[in-house]
Amino acid sequence: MFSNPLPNDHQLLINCRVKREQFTAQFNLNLPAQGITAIYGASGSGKTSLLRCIAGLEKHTDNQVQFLTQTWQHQQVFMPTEKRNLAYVFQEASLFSHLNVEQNLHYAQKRVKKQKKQILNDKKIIELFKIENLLTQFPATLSGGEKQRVAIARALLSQPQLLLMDEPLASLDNQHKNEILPYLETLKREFNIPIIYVSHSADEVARLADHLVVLDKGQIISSKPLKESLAYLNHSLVDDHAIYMSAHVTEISQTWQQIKVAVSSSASNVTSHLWLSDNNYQVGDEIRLKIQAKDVSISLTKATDSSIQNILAGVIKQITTDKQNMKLISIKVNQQIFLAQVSAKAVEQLSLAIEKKVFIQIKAAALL
Ligand SMILES: Nc1ncnc2c1ncn2[C@@H]1O[C@H](COP(=O)(O)OP(=O)(O)OP(=O)(O)O)[C@@H](O)[C@H]1O
Repeated sequence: MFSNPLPNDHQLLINCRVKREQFTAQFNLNLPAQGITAIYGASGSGKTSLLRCIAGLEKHTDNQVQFLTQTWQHQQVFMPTEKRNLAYVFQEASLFSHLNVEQNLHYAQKRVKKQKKQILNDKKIIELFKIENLLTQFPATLSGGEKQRVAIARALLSQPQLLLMDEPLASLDNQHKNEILPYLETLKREFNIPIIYVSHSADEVARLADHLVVLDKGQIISSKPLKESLAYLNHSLVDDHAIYMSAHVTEISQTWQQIKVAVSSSASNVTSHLWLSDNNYQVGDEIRLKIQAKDVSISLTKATDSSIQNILAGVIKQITTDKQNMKLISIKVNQQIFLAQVSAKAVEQLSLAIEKKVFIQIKAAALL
């Protein structure tokens, strides 16, 4: 049974078991039915299986799924996928190759029953995804990014009450990824539609998500608001060692076109401050930051003649070796962990060791 059997207006309740020959998963989740919920985990951890549960493609008899006040699956009740009023966007934009963009979009609109309330404005969708100029083109003539924009617009035109996205950027190169990301942000901002977003990209998750579900080998490791669980992204699934953190803008320097941000750490009242180059923010804005280990260096004294502005005092908590034989040093600064990548030679020359007091110099921080 659900831990909370009462229907709630803001929930997607999932109690689902998946059993395959080589894989078993148990998902017990109570997710917000608003904003973007990211499902994050390594390949094979069960992300797609979880989406399949929500979509009604896993039919284990004990499974239960409830969206807002509607029971989609429980005991004798089984609402088929097409009745669940959800749209699915896959890694590869699955457009009909024999139809042009307009006909592809029209196909989604036709499928919406006449009596169904039109929640999302068709014209606005086409406008926001900038596809007016693509309407007469056939999928084969579109770039990967354009195809995916059309696929997302088509999903929205079916007037879903829930959008499932399975690695929608994974098949795109970095340039096209960066082209699509702002559209996903627009989607989040302009349409009040809950999105379940599968990804194994820490950058994408840190940039887009409001809530984060972390999976490992078919088990839920964590399900919390992103702000409280950003540290899960630090154990990056690729070799891009970085720390993700949330912060808010406390000061703006018009002269230097910089912002001063306070790094939040729920475990401490003491905050660390960083100066960053950007002038598109206002005091009080919440931001998310990524600091790559290769952009952090270590010194034993505080440099006063350095061009680097962000120098913080901390204590070494861990030293490990990465795949390139570089040393990864975890440094605690006011409860916030920073990561520095330095050579083994530097570790020896500076006698770096656990509990040693050091200064970190942050050369660059990316605003996500
Ligand atoms: N149709 C299937 N038949 C048998 N096993 C399957 C099937 N589909 C998936 N699996 C297995 O179930 C496990 C979970 O797969 P799933 O696709 O949910 O993982 P994932 O986290 O989405 O992975 P990826 O990031 O690689 O897409 C994997 O071990 C996979 O090999």
